[in-house]
Amino acid sequence: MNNVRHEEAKLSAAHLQKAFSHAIPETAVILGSGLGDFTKIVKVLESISYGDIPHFPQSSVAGHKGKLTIAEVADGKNVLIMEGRFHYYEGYTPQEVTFPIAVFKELGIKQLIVSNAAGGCNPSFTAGDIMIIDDHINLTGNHPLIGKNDDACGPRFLDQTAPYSPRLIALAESLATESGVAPKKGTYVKMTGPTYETRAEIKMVQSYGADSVGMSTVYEVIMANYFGMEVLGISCITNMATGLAKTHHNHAAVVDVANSVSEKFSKWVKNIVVAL
Ligand SMILES: O=P(O)(O)O[C@H]1O[C@H](CO)[C@@H](O)[C@H]1O
Ligand code: HPA
Repeated sequence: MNNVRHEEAKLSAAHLQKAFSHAIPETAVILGSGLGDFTKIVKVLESISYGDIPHFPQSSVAGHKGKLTIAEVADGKNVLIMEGRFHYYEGYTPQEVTFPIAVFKELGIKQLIVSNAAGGCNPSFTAGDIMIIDDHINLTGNHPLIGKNDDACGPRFLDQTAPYSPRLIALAESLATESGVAPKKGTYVKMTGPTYETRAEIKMVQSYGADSVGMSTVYEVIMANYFGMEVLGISCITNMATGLAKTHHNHAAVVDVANSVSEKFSKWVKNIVVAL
């Protein structure tokens, strides 16, 4: 089996190009759990439900709305927003999780901003912090590029020296203060979920150098790298990770904290998109 569902991605992209009345922007944003309020500070122009896009998976997680939206961030500057993502633990294969990225490639997306809710493993972090992802660890034992490689899509052996664009990181940092954020920077580790981690697992990933931990993002980033997109990654630290947290975890609390940082996160992301 091919690692990229290229023909289906082309069909989905062709459908979207016809269904949207606005031109598809060159920048896309994926909103993580509880970060959906980004659409409140931009001018939403039009949306299409995932259910109406051929071959698209469906969101099943609370805090993930399940639609693709074009919105205006400034005069003449639009952005494509994925309101909700797909996770490996939902039962999707890594190829299904990253199918939207293959569609983005067909739509001509050049820059991808990915966001997530994550646990903080770095003891200097606190819940409510925002972290620029500058590297990642894929601890899932699976990979979206497994399968027969189509050299026309991307290389068989993809370099991962800088999965997150140094240019976009510098841009995000330069706009932080005026946007009201003081971002940390660090390494995100992707576990499969759906369980939150044990204390021992967090000790292990800390020893690997993880600063934040979650159940998403990395497959999307690998696929975007494969297609040559520039990637910016942002974690909202919604809780300290297991063993560092004083309380037990639950998804409603994750979404609540993400909602509470959503305003400053959104302002920052908007400023970044405008500056691109
Ligand atoms: O990574 P996002 O989609 O933001 O969601 C995070 O929040 C959920 C757990 O509360 C998991 O899905 C985890 O990955
Ligand atoms: N672990 C994994 N995923 C998460 C967490 C966490 O502590 N918080 C939000 N998403």
